[in-house]
Amino acid sequence: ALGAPRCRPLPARPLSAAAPLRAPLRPPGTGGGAPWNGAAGAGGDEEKEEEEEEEEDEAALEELLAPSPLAPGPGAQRVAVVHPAVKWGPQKSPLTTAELQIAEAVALVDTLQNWTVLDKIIIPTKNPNKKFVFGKGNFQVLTEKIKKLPHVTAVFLNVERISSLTKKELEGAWGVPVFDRYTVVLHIFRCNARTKEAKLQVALAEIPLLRSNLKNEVSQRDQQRGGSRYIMGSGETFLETQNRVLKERELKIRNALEKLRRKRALLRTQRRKCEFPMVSVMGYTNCGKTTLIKALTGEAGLQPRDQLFATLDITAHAGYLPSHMPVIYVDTIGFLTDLPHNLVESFSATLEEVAYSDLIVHVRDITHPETILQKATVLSVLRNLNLPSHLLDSMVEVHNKVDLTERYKPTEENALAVSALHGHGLEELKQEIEKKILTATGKKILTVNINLEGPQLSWLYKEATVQEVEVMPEDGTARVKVIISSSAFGRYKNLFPNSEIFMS
Ligand SMILES: Nc1nc2c(ncn2[C@@H]2O[C@H](COP(=O)(O)OP(=O)(O)OP(=O)(O)O)[C@@H](O)[C@H]2O)c(=O)[nH]1
Ligand SMILES: [Mg+2]
Repeated sequence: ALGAPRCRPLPARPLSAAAPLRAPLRPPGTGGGAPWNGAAGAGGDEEKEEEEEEEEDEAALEELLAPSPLAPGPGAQRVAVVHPAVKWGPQKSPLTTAELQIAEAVALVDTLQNWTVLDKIIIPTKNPNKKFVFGKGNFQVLTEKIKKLPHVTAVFLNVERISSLTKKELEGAWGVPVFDRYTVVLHIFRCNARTKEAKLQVALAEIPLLRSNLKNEVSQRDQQRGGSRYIMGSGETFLETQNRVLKERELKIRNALEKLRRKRALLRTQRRKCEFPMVSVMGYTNCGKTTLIKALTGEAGLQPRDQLFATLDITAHAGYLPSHMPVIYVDTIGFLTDLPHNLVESFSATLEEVAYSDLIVHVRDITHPETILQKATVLSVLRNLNLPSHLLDSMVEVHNKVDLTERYKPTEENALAVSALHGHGLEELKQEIEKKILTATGKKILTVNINLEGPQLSWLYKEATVQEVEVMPEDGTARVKVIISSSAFGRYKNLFPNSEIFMS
């Protein structure tokens, strides 16, 4: 018989505390049985108060989440993708080629509904980050090319950020809006943000853009009006007023995010009490994180998509390891090379959850031509998250999509080859996860012989996670399989020195 785990599972919410947790939580092998449907409500007045408070928050949020003035319209965009390629010198990226970089830029555009790529143009430059991205001659060639494109509606210049001044000049020369990587990625985030938290983070990431637009607008006004810069009677310049409005907005967003974060911290504490080990699944965008979690948990509701940044919210999903130990898999936002800093900053809050996990699984798409650069990107972001070092040391590396290559064998030690889509290699992966989880949490799996008349069984139910109870009717004893912490194990041995113990 399978002993029911002692703790109730997570409340039916993802870590972002908004969308539903879609896990069909049921121990494997129990057949029908009632689904574990989350913690019972606390009930009564508290709930009412909470509801009222939530309504108030809702109203404040609505204002912050009004449609953004920065969002490109919902209509079709016909985009010229321009990649300034550094041919030599210290700015040249050692790990990638211009072709692969422009391919990623094209993939970003393709992710957006109604956006199509008209042409991709690689133009040499010495340093794409200087004020005028291109040399004079190249710029002319480029302008002619763009102007010849039929019905082009926008240019995507594949650099991290362009200054608003450069943007204005380029737009003047080309007659269409010019987007940088920041704008395009932000727009993908905007389109994919489902929960309040993700939407707020997008709004926060928009602030620097609004600020630089503002500077531009002000310099334009000054030129037009020849200097009368004060708003009547206030003693405040237009720039000062607008800056203040922006600052207030930023503060409101940060406060709202903080509130959501506190809620999440509460969920985390509840989860800690239940001692469900937590596994964070991380990796480059589109490497198959969501697909892997779907395969590990059997959760049908998860939606992997062939899209960059399909997952923006961190969500939790319950699964079981080979010894029936329940674990929580955490799906996270994917990484991207040169992901603009501000964007990382606004989304890194969701990643703070990772610091509380017991294990990180790093998923890699080993069929991607840039899989090595992608790994470097992921590791460097992880290093910057200030995670506890044991998490980085114990990381499990998964080589995904092996179904697409023939007889794949990882060259890295400790890497596991899987196909999340076809379910290959998942048992080995679960075993590895279990091994590492036991080490990380200091838990052991043991079988103990107990006398059914004694207090051991109820003690174990209270202090450990009982996995299986096999009753021996002939002598009134039972073999009990438990997952137990080292400290609880020590106490058990002191309390019941004569109990027979088998290590698994
Ligand atoms: N052939 C193959 N395709 C896979 C495998 N795993 C995932 N994919 C595909 O890769 C694409 C991306 O999968 P997701 O699971 O959405 O990837 P993700 O890492 O969650 O992506 P983001 O949330 O956008 O960062 C989907 O089209 C999947 O079907 C695999 O093992 N083999
Ligand atoms: Mg995903």
